[in-house]
Amino acid sequence: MSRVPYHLIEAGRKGIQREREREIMASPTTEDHSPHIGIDCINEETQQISEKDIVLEKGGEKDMAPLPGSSSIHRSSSRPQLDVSGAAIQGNFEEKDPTILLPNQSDDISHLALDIGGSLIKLVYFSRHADRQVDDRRKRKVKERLGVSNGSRRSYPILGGRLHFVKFETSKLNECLDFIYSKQLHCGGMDSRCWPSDAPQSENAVIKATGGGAYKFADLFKERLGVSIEKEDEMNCLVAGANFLLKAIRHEAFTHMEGHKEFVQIDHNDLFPYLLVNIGSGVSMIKVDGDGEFQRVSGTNVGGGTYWGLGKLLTKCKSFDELLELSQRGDNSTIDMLVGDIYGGMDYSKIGLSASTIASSFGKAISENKELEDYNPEDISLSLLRMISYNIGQIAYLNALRFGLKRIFFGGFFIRGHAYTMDTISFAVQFWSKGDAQAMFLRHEGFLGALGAFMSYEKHGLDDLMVHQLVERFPMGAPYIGGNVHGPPLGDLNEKISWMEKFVRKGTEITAPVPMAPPATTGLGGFEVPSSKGVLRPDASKLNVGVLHLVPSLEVFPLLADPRTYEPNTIDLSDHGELEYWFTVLSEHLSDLVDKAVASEGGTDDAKRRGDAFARAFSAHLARLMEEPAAYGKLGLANLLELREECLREFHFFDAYRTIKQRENEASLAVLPDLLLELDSMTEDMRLLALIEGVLAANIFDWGSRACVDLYHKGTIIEIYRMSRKKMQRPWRVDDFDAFKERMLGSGERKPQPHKRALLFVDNSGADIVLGMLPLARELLRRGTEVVLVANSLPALNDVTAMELPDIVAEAAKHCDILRGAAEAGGLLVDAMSNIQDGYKEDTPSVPLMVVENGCGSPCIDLRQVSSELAAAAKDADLVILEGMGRSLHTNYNAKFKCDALKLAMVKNQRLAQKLVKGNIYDCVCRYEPAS
Ligand SMILES: CC(C)(COP(=O)(O)O)[C@@H](O)C(=O)NCCC(=O)O
Ligand SMILES: [Mn+2]
Repeated sequence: MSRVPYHLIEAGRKGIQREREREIMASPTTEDHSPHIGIDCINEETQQISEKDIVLEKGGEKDMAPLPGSSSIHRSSSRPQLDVSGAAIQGNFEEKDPTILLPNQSDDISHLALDIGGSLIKLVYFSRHADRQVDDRRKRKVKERLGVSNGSRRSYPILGGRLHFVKFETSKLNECLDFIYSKQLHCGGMDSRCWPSDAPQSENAVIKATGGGAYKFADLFKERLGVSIEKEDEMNCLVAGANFLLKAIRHEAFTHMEGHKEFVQIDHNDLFPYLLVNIGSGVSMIKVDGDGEFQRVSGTNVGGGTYWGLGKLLTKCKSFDELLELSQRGDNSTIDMLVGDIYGGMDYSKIGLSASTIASSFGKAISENKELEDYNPEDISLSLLRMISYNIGQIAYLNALRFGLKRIFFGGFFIRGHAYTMDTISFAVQFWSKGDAQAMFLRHEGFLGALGAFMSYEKHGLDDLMVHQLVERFPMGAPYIGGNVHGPPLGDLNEKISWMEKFVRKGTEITAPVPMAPPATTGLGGFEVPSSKGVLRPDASKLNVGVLHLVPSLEVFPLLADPRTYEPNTIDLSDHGELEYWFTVLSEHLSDLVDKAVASEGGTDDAKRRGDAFARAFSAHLARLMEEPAAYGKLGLANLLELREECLREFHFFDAYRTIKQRENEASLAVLPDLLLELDSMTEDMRLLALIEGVLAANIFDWGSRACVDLYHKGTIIEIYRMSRKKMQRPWRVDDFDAFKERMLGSGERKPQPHKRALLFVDNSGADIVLGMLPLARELLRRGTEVVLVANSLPALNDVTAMELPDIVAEAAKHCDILRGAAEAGGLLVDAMSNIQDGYKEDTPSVPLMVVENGCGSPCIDLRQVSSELAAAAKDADLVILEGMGRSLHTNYNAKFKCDALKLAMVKNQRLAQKLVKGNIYDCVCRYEPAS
């Protein structure tokens, strides 16, 4: 059973009572008498393939919530509860809010909030998975030495876990109840309105909910799930949800103009005031001045419900999405009266109206002798969509003007990520404000209310979460059809594989990459045709959001010169050519990777099945991103590479390159003693050069590079290493070695102070770490610099991990007293370290060699989200060395640090070499930048 660290809950329960009852000022406008205040009551019948099938797939009665009448649910036995037996404080008792290990805790603790609208039910739920953190000797030592505390954790616990976003049609409420029941989500909500406690569930179990359905269906929830609905005010929730998203999610808000999506970096200190426009069936416009400070200033009864209602009557469409789909093929000029119709085809340029501007929506119908049947449903739908979107955009702008607001955020499920709707609204805002105000959209557009309801649970600490503590992931196990990912992830491995196989059996192909439609331009005054045609997907109500992983221990790397302007990715994949290239590279790698992954799991039938499912799921995501690069937020190369690793883990391939790594480690360790002897025979100057050459040469062992993998067939590891070293002539393509040498060794009489502490971000296993980075570390140690090896927390390709490093260091230390002394001082070697070959024992304590994990499992690194260990180690560091293509070229090539920084890599890709350094494959980069 895995051990689950758990943080004191008690402190959290005793917080100050949160002020939640807020005044909503009624708008003085007549529109406000509308009962439709931004609530989803679009009576649509969209197909919710995902959720429906998840529940049905499971089939068995155990997953179904009891029907009315079948009184009690087996609440006490199957409910996840905290098992506090054997609980013990982990680590230092003096520490504030120490971690508590619950060795017998196995179940997830879940938490749920709902927004029950007229057409859709939105669920936000939290799951805290058993945190498989190992508290090994290395970690304990690092904690001791570096004083790693609870980082930025507050005085009450923020639990690590995941936030999931799911929606159901309100008409399928039973499926929603079954879903809640099958996941036991209702059992997390306890009677104290607080974060789930360890108290046994009472009859007063409560789920927070907002929206009209919270009133309408309260009895049904009580009857079917035995829980009470605690109603939360809808406006409160919308604002709380929007504020949380805008503060905590990095790429939440974006602009959408003429088919072009651009993420907007929101300065948290400059967020307020803004106008929040929530478009449900009706529309609410809320002026937001701060957390809990808002006023509903206006609204309109012409909203999503109007589009759907009128659309249904006029076109006989069966669902909202079908109506939206129709609009894609429409031409509204057949039914709208345009300026040109009135002015004989001319612009009315004096007042800035082009001939194509809509003068009167549906106006043509009055002068034509046509019946409803004579119009194309497509044209009607488009005309309606434009009428309503423009109108909302215009009213929103007028309200922004009224209150002097520059920023307008649009949310609500009316938008559905539909490009044309967003373009139309943006156009209206831009047109009327003459470019002064900007329309922005939210990725979690439909979940504002549900999130707000979730936030209203007291003291779970989530409202204080910061951007760097949230990691968004797009689970590869999500059911997908035709290459499109639908709905929430499937937790169970077998379920995931079945999904994949089911669609393969049905002959459903993974979609081939679809090039994006080139953005069309807009004439003055209006679009001729939808500029974003072709972007609408069959399932327009798709979820464009992933699961939010809450990792409270993540921190911003303290040595970044300016975290606000830091951008990890060097290559911008919003350039379509670039995306296409990397898409092809990753696709071509896939079969080889699957072979490795399957072999790493013994090549069994089960492994083959998983390998196949992995390949299909990953390809589907790639295809999706090709079609819509910003679908998962801002996309950089690092995200693509990480996606691949996450996808492997999703299908339980935890270390595909394990055997390769072991083999290369052994081969390299065997030649290490000779290398060390050779280095020790050199002068200081020569040795430093040889060491840097060694790092660059050994970086050739990269199983993520196609060219390199081809090379490995041509010789043994050591032969390739020697060949690579021989080719190391200076000047390298980027060559700051002389500047680095001067900082290290000085010039003439001047002998500089050694660095106090160096952080070495290491890359690959085998020669790279053993013959490259360890000898460099040894040199730094010899010169009196403390060395911290920073390695991956989880495997990625053939990268060495923090878990593997102590053994490698121990092996190397058998041949080297500097390494041995330092490793002992850093707590890396167990006292009983055996087999010391030269019998050397130093009396004076050495400078320490330590290992910390970086907090990620990718070949690249985003320094805005690193482990607390690494953040602590960085405090006294004055030198950062980043090694390898992933960490120093794909990411961080342009990163600026507060301390000296050295970036070392061999460029193992021709295109990158050309693009980044105007060079060729196998060129080397040695970029040194003194503290800025
Ligand atoms: C995945 C990698 C970043 C790993 O490189 P490393 O950091 O190990 O030097 C690199 O191998 C890569 O960019 N590969 C894809 C390109 C190719 O096959 O050429
Ligand atoms: Mn690597």
